[in-house]
Amino acid sequence: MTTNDIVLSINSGSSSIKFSAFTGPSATECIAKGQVSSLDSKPQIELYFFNDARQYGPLKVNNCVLTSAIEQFCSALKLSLQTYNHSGHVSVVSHRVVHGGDIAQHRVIDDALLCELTSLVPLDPLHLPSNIAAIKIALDLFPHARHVACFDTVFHTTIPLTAKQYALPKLLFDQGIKRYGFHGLSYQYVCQQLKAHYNELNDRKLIVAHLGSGASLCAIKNGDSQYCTMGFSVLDGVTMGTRCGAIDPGVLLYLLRQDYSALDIEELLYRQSGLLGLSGLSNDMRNLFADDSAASQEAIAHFTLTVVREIGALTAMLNGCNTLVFTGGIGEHAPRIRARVCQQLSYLGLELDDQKNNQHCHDGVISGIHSKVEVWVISTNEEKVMAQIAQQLAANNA
Ligand SMILES: Nc1ncnc2c1ncn2[C@@H]1O[C@H](COP(=O)(O)OP(=O)(O)O)[C@@H](O)[C@H]1O
Ligand SMILES: CC(=O)OP(=O)(O)O
Ligand SMILES: [Mg+2]
Repeated sequence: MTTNDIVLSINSGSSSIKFSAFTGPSATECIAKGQVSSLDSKPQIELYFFNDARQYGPLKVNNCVLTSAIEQFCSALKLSLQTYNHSGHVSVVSHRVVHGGDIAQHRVIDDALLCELTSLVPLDPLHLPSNIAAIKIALDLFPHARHVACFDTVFHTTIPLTAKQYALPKLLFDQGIKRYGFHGLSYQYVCQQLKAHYNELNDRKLIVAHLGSGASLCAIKNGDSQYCTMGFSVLDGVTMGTRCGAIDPGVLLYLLRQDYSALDIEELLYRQSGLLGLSGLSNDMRNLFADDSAASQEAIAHFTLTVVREIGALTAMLNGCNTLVFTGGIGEHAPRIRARVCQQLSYLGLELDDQKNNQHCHDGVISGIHSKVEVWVISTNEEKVMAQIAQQLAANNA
């Protein structure tokens, strides 16, 4: 890979598609960024190239949203490279794949891996179909590039066995029914940022709250995941945009007896629950803030309660917490949620600096100087971690 070659990262999440293009010897120089948000309603596309002004507007959907988004980003990237006489071309494409099952390493994509991913779709019917579709679209667009799969689950391979197991017969564990954990690329990025600040993470009892459309929290010791609130699937843990979070499995058995089919339950738990289900209005926290109805306010309260509950559980597992990080769309942009969560954590000696919390616009500490827990906001950058991983893997497999 020459320094002009480009690594393109594609992150298709549940409510957004994010792109970034990087150059440089370690693929750390970002030359373009794009995001398509509100995928389920009116998709909006935002693009930034080099020093150009931001381009923003409705996504022009020709066939499918995903194809249109990838094509529009790539053709705008090409145009921008020409405008700036940049001679680079996309030589590596890095894909976020949310569920990797037992795959323990990020991998170069070949036909065998694509088959394996297809067999994993029942483990994550929300993300994997679009993750796989994005890979196929990019393979067509960049047939000569190396394509790499970066898994959310790989970061969590360090979770100890006791925390990985469910209290089910062991045979089921052997069949893959276990805690995998997700948002690992985001947790890896946060750890990298903290490491740059603290030099090492040895004495950190770290809890990271990735609060986006999908939301999870992770307990981390010495840079290693100890527990993630998402488990076998992306449904577990806290209340999410459209997902239920932790729920008594008895509810599912009851619904099955009420003639709900497996597909009805899948639709209910992945797409109709969470903030959307509780509010009856929206899965987007911004819309709930703007709505005074009791149902919307109750949805916000439920979200906050479950985050507080999980921080308590993770603190107990780590035997304390001295560093708490908020990240993800809500974690980064909703000071009101951070304040409401932190209010409930005074038992930890945590004190928020209200001014810093409200004014925050860059990565930094938002706790007061006497706080026993250092509270950070870090804007996650899964695409950057993906580019680094892919560039390294592509170089090793050249
Ligand atoms: N300014 C804001 N205030 C409150 N919530 C926000 C704000 N900006 C974004 N969000 C929330 O963040 C969510 C998207 O988070 P993000 O991490 O980008 O999602 P994804 O899971 O698709 O990666 C939105 O659905 C919205 O609820
Ligand atoms: C794991 C997961 O839920 O991812 P996202 O938040 O991007 O949907
Ligand atoms: Mg995301």
